[in-house]
Amino acid sequence: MKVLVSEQIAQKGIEKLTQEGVNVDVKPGLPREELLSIIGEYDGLIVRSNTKVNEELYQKAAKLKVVGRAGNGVDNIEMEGATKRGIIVVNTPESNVVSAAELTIGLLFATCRNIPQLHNRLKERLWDRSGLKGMELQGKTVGIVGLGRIGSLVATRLKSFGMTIIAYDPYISDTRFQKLGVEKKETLDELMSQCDILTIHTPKTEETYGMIGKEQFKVAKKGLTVINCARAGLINEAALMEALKAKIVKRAGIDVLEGEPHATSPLLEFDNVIVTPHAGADTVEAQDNVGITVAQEVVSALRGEMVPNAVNLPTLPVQELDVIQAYLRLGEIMGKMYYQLEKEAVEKVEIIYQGEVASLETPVISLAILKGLFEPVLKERVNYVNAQLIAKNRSVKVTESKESTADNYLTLITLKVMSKGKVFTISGTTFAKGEPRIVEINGYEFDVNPTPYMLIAENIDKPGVVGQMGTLLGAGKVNIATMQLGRNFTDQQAMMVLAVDSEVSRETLQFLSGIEGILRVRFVKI
Ligand SMILES: NC(=O)c1ccc[n+]([C@@H]2O[C@H](COP(=O)([O-])OP(=O)(O)OC[C@H]3O[C@@H](n4cnc5c(N)ncnc54)[C@H](O)[C@@H]3O)[C@@H](O)[C@H]2O)c1
Ligand SMILES: O=C(O)CC[C@@H](O)C(=O)O
Repeated sequence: MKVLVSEQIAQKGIEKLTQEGVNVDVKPGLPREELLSIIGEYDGLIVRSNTKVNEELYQKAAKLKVVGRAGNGVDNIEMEGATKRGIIVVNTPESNVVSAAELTIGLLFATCRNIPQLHNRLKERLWDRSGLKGMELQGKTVGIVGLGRIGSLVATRLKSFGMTIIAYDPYISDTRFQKLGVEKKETLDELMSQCDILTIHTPKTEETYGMIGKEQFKVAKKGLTVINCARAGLINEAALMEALKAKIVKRAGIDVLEGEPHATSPLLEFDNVIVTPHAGADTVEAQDNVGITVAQEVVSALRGEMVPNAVNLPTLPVQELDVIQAYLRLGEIMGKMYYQLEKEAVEKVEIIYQGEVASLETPVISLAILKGLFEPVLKERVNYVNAQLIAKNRSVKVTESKESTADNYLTLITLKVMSKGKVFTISGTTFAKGEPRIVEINGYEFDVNPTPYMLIAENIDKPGVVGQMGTLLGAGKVNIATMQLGRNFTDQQAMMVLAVDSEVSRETLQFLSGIEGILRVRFVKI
């Protein structure tokens, strides 16, 4: 596993990668051309907010399997290009939120009390407070746009200063507003017209980019204080400068600049604008958290394990991870068996979740099933990220259904694969400690603990067939570990599932197929 770290992350993160056996190259500040010329060697890339991970880079990154964003916002990473190539994008959304919220409040204090300006005067040996009278926070109204992780941390902290907190976030429930003691505003204009201090905490998306512009400043209270510790461009910089000149905005605290990193923004010309170089997450604590978390996630992704913070995958609650891992393994095994047993192109996949499993995040288990299904036949990389897209591109219809109980089992997954009018079914459950069990294939019932090498044979249910299988496998030097038999008394047929200790040669398979009474025999590798 070879990973390139293209921006500075905490040493603890690098150590974690090395301990996990990763070959790490740390090259912060690498010129773009050099990055593009070497990225082809790497399985993983770890970035912060400066490296643009885009089509240009993907085209040169033939081996890339994971992009780790050491931080929260992923607006520097083109998601579509990653997803279509099966590249997992992971981030560390929780690791630096406290630091970002604290810098927001720091900027708020610094702007409202002119701390940097007063400091600079004294450093110039001037005892002079003139023209720099501050504003108390108590009794003022702060307007928060985006009441997510950071927005709500800012809200709860500012309440202790005796401020009224109002917020605009149409995607947050009324209950959450009530819980936080924040007054909900139905429109942005309503919020703009009521707040003394505006702070924005939305992600940068097509919808939010430029959401605070000329029109919003028109309805703002005169003398507004503006804080942006989220992303450049959420507040249109040109409109902000106009509003500063028109004294609609009295002061601003800005951590993020359009076109960053650079130190040439026209905003730097304003004495009443305090700027920091995207330092929201720059604390020892946040960087240690971020570094260790991203390292762990990148390693997990490279090992093909499920990663809780994968951005281009369904979200997976960390609390469910242990339980769901067992189902992911089961689902992948079930999927993998189809093309090794049947040779028909898949037209439709039906997945039925019954019992306990139905209450979990099943979409991710469905991805594991699809991953397993396509892996044996596709040369291209199949993983959790692109499995659904591959199904879509191959016109495979996927449906999922849930039932709260399962006959005879506490928890059961059934996969039905439809092809040319035929239906293949396989069902599985998990036992104590999450052990996977295959309990049904095409109507034959078993209790099979899936092993790396298995022989699955259908035969006429008559004496002698099983014995001959054993003899021929012995002759082929294949040791049988366990054997299970599923019987269909109506058709006088049976299915044998043998766990074997090694691969079975084509020759031995041909001998087995020739046994009288054997209808079909397949070697399955898990
Ligand atoms: N300055 C820094 O160093 C730093 C550090 C960490 C995070 N960030 C940035 O802070 C921002 C917030 O991060 P977070 O972890 O709180 O994100 P989050 O996803 O937890 O919260 C974002 C909130 O914005 C809301 N939202 C989305 N679109 C909206 C719209 N059109 N109008 C109003 N609300 C909208 C969402 O509903 C959500 O509640 C992100 O832009 C992130 O990149 C900056
Ligand atoms: O310090 C960084 O890398 C950026 C931090 C922050 O903007 C984030 O999105 O996590």
